[in-house]
Amino acid sequence: MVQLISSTYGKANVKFLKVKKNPSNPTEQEVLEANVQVLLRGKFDVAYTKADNAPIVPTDTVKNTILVEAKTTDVWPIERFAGHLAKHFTNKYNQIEGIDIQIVQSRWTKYPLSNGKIHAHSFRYDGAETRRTHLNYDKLTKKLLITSAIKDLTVLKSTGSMFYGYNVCDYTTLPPTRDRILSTDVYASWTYDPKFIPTLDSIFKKADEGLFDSTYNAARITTLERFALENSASVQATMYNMSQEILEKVKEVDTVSYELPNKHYILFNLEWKGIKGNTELFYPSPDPNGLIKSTVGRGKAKL
Ligand SMILES: O=c1[nH]c(=O)c2[nH]c(=O)[nH]c2[nH]1
Repeated sequence: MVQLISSTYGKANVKFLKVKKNPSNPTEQEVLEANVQVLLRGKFDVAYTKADNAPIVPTDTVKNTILVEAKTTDVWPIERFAGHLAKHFTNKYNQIEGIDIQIVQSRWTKYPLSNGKIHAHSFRYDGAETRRTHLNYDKLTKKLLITSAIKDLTVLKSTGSMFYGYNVCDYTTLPPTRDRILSTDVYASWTYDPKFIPTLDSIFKKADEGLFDSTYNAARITTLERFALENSASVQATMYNMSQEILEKVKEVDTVSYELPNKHYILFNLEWKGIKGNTELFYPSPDPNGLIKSTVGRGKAKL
């Protein structure tokens, strides 16, 4: 005797690029390139256990829906579009009881020409860095959780980073340092407190008020500025400080998480060549890398 314990299905890697034209100046444009994943859950057990496809909304229909809705509704910011898709799928189909949506947005950035003016419809691909959102909604309990993120924001500082005072034992070879290179691919994510976004409709209101864009900007600027300005005691201490600053800046954020690989750059030993005290020439050591993760939330008020 076996039983289906859990299931979910949908379409992944549904990609589109949408152009937004300024109505009073149609060559002034914005673009949004997205990769969308929509996974459905609900009354689908018979499809797995009885080979009965009757309840299945085909994943092809899921793909068509994402594309049609991307054309016919506002996709800025991605949190609004995730909310719109969640509402569409859970309202239209009785058998759908919950939905999990992830949207990854590429960075296309307008750039200045030699006259100093930003061009109206030319964009530079800003590398691997992405803006993301992850929405999970349960129709039965009405539970809604939105987590947004920045991923693969690669940074390096050539001084202003230390690491000393750590546990030393008979397995330790690492020398302590008060000046090292620090480099990482930032994956920062933040959950919104459901108190401020309790329903799918409240997403649209918060999007209109600019909450999702301003939080994304606050998280990105805080990450970049803390990274630059702080004489880092460790990756751990710096990521905690970044998290704390984001929580202080945005009351609607409940928790902030970072996942930071420590991408080591190691000094070449050139003493064999008679060059002593090299502090300028490093080699990147792709593996192994440190990997440091944390989640920071708001402390409970003392009674
Ligand atoms: O910032 C750091 N944190 C560590 O935990 C660690 N471990 C290590 O070898 N180097 C570093 N650097």
